[in-house]
Amino acid sequence: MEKMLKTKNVAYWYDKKEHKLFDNVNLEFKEGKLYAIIGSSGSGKTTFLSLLGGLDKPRAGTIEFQGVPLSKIGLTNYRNHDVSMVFQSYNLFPYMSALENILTAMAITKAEHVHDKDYVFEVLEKIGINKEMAKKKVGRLSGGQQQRVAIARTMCCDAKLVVADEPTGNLDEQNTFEVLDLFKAVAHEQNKCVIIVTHESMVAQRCDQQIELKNNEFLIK
Ligand SMILES: Nc1ncnc2c1ncn2[C@@H]1O[C@H](COP(=O)(O)OP(=O)(O)OP(=O)(O)O)[C@@H](O)[C@H]1O
Repeated sequence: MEKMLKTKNVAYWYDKKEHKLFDNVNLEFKEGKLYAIIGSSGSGKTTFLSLLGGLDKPRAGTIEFQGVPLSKIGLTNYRNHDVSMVFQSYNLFPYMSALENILTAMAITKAEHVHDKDYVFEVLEKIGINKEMAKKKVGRLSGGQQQRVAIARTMCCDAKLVVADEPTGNLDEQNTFEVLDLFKAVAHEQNKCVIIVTHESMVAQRCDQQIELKNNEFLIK
């Protein structure tokens, strides 16, 4: 398995340097693997994920994607091409259909299959969204269906890294397991690196590796 993402001596704090959320973080994330980041509320999981996703920069240290520092890739470039994000609140355009949401993301990120509607229908069909549903405004789909569309969006885009913040936080147990299976498929079948933040132990236990943020340190479990 190839290294995808590496943090080197990463530290972060919001207001005061004395109030570090984490310090000296040295972690490696590989392709083809599904990771869970766990930890108590307020420990800094979302903040750490936002650094991995290129939404913010570490206060100290560096993050490398495929051996290249994010500062060299450029955060906008990184966000547009290398990383794909999934959120608890789905972050889809509610007045667009699933198909339009995905085609738009593919156009922005210049995905290989850009404009290929049949390809998108095929991916959606595989994850339980038929053609008829794919043409409806996503705001009219259920939470579980919307999260499937958000995952299909990452499947149709070419980014090799997927980061997801509490992606099952709004779902019931059955949908949680189904969505988790989809993330597994993204990691194992598409050979992507998938990193999920979760506070649900039943989600974390089903990932390939758990990493706990505790007392400002990351522990590999
Ligand atoms: N923009 C901000 N400015 C200042 N402090 C912030 C900001 N965002 C988050 N924090 C603080 O940083 C700490 C970590 O927040 P973060 O959201 O990363 O934790 P978390 O582990 O994801 O929590 P939860 O599980 O409750 O979502 C919290 O104490 C939070 O109040």
